[in-house]
Amino acid sequence: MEDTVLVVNCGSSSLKLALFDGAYQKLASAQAERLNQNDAFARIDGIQETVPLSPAASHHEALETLIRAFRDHKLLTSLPAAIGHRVVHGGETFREAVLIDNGIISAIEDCAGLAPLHNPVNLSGIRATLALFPDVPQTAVFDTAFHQTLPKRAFLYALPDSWYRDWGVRRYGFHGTSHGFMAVEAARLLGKTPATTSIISAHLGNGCSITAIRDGISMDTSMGLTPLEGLVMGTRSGDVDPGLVDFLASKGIAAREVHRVLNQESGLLGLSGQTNDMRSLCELADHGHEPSQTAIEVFCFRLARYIGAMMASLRDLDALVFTGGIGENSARVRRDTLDHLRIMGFELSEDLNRHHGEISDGRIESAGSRFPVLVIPTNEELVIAREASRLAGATGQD
Ligand SMILES: Nc1ncnc2c1ncn2[C@@H]1O[C@H](COP(=O)(O)OP(=O)(O)O)[C@@H](O)[C@H]1O
Ligand SMILES: CC(=O)OP(=O)(O)O
Ligand SMILES: [Mg+2]
Repeated sequence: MEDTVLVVNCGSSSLKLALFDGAYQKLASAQAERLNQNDAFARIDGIQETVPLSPAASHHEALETLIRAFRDHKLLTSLPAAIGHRVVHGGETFREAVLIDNGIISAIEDCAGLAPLHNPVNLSGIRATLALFPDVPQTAVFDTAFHQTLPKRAFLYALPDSWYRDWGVRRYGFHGTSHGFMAVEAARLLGKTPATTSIISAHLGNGCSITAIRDGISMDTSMGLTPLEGLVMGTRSGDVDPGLVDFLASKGIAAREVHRVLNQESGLLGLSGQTNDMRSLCELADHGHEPSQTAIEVFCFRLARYIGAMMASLRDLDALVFTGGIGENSARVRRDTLDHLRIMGFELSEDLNRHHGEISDGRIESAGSRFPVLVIPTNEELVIAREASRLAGATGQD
């Protein structure tokens, strides 16, 4: 097992690991969830029993435990040739992936104030693998990098200019690894090249964002200074009136608490009062649970508005692309969203929308639709693996 690449994706309360061979075939993957909570657990895909973690296990502990479990199950039998980390916020410092050294670690620390939920856990993943594999080259791949091409009109807020100049208050955008992958994959599916392909890419997972990509370049995106702005998400509100903070202060709720609720108790979870999981919400709605139905409606309507807004950044549109757990799997969300956009000429084939995996190459629009509509599985881990191995010069295959 030579030239393997290990990919580490530390989320705010989760950790995902993937191991690829030199031809970028996935050899193994694993997840730890509910980290730093009393019911933390981990599992390796394809293996029945869970991997035991101590209660309130940290990212560091989960990573060590999963690497040990990979070794015990003979999934990792030699040192990886390269390690790639997802890092959420690279500020204006990082326009592309970089090999990690001490200087890079302090630059990522400098960006942590902009992403307090994400960068510190990304760094703990980096520190854990540096301790476990001190001689293996490690690469940081930034969610923000793909969006560093945003024009000023898209990245500036209408705020005092000094807030941008002194503190970096601007829109950065996230999920860039996934949106960039969509630009390449959509072009391939359409028989074009990325540099001449313009798409709207809707990444709908636990976090959700949408990006206008003109001729392969990110021109506008829904997330902002932090991954809270824009679409309705699993537990995040997306756009709200900033006047909310002062209004709630008058009710005795501190800004920090508002921030916590907007990030952790809002979105689909807040609206439904039940769950942040779209699949469960659809089942609840099917059984007549009205708040769940409402949550789906607000989610789809906000998404439709943003698809319309993204048109302003494009000269033409080669395809609208759905990806992420919801985008790839929920025919209902795709249908309900595009029902709002008939005026723009989007029209789905009911059959293709429901059965695209079996009967089409990912195209789900009807014959009369003005624009192609695609469903493309995202693969952030694969992109990170390729970048890590390219920068490490490990496989020489990219
Ligand atoms: N068949 C399905 N129908 C509706 N939603 C689904 C389906 N499968 C997965 N999802 C939803 O996808 C979301 C998770 O997306 P995913 O991209 O896996 O998340 P993450 O951002 O954590 O990687 C959850 O809301 C989940 O319910
Ligand atoms: C940036 C972001 O929202 O990431 P995730 O979807 O992993 O929460
Ligand atoms: Mg995801």
